[in-house]
This record gives sequence, structure tokens and C-alpha cells, in this order.
Amino acid sequence: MTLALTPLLQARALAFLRQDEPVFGPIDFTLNTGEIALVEGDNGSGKTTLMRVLTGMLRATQGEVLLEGAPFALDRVAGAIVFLGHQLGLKAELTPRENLSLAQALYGRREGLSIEGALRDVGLAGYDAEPVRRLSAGQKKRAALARLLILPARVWLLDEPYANLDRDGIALVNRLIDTHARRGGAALVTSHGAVSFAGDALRRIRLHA
Ligand SMILES: Nc1ncnc2c1ncn2[C@@H]1O[C@H](COP(=O)(O)OP(=O)(O)OP(=O)(O)O)[C@@H](O)[C@H]1O
Repeated sequence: MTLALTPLLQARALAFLRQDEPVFGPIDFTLNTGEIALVEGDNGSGKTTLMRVLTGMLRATQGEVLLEGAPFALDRVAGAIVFLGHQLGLKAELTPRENLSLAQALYGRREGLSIEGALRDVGLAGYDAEPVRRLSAGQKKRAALARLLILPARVWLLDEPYANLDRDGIALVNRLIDTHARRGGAALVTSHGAVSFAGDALRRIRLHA
């Protein structure tokens, strides 16, 4: 199937300043359906800050963000963007399965994949009834990856998604991103290494400290 190239996320002259000092930008980029962009930059160059601006956690100082062609609005973020950051957003006392049910209650449901299926895909079958606090760091990351799969949002913002993962887990992240892009989603990924997406859809956005 050939998907029409539709802009899912656009930044125009986007910049963030702290106490009048630029943290990043101004930058321009367009992320279309099926595209994967790698956000590169040294420690402190503003990669996480950019992610926070794109999820609405921080307000841009300059420029604008367009979400599916329309001006960024917080009430549209939940259905359109899913963020995987350093904080995984999992409730420690709930099991992975309960966490995923809660996420679907809040942010909607993607058709065609059950919670059990998603947990199986990320290698957590058998751990789905353990509270998250009893999982290893890599297993927690896998539970957070399963959340990407069961939500309808087409834009994935992944801040260091490879952290705490073994080789198999790193390959899993690459596979999930690649499949998501092929199905018409898009991903913006920060990483200090380990990126090897299949296909030639990878683009690069460079931030300077
Ligand atoms: N809450 C905060 N208050 C003040 N300054 C902050 C805050 N968070 C980040 N910064 C500063 O903003 C700059 C960019 O930080 P950011 O975390 O976005 O960088 P990064 O590119 O993600 O870095 P890394 O590669 O180390 O993860 C840094 O100089 C950092 O010290």
C-alpha cells in the first residue's frame, strides 16, 4: 500500500529560550506519514526540551508547531502524539496490563491489537500480572513500549528509547518504529547510538549546544 505523504508534525522557526538564552532553535522540520527522524545533538543541546515542547509540557518561546496541519492545541495532543521519555509514565503498583488499560481509557484504543497481543509483542507475556515495581528496568521499558502499540496516536516521540534495553530489546525498538512508519505513523527519536532503522526513511534533525 502506498500512503499519501501527509504532514503529521511540523515545526516552523521553533525555539525555546530559558532566561533569554537559547536552549534550541530556531529549527524547522516536517514529519510526514511514514517518516522517522533522528534528533541528534550533544548532551545539553536541547533534545529532551524539544520533545517537551512538542508534547505541550513546555511552551515554545518562538515559532509554531502544527499537528496534522492545524495549529498545536493541547486538547488534540492526547489522540495524536504519544511520548516515551526518561520517566516511563507507568504506575508502579499496577501490572503492565492494568497500566495499558488505564492508558487506553485516557487516550483511546488502536484497532487491531489487544493488550495481550501488545505485551506478547514486547516480550512481556508471563509478566503481565506482576506489579510494575517488581519488573527490571528493561522490562519496565518494554511495558512502556507496549503502550505505544495500543494507543491510536500516529506520532511517536521517543526520547532515548534504547536506554536499559539489551540487544534483543534494541532490535525490538527498531522493529516497532519501522512497522509503525510503514503503517502510516511517524516517529521522532533521540538517541546517542544504537539506531539502525530498516529502510531509507530516516531523516536527521541536528541541535547544537
Ligand atoms: N528544568 C530545567 N531547568 C533549567 N534548565 C534546564 C532544565 N532542564 C534542562 N535544562 C537545561 O536545558 C539544556 C538542554 O537540556 P536537555 O535535557 O533538553 O538536553 P538533551 O539534549 O536532552 O541532553 P542529554 O543528551 O544529556 O539528554 C541543558 O543546558 C540543561 O541544563
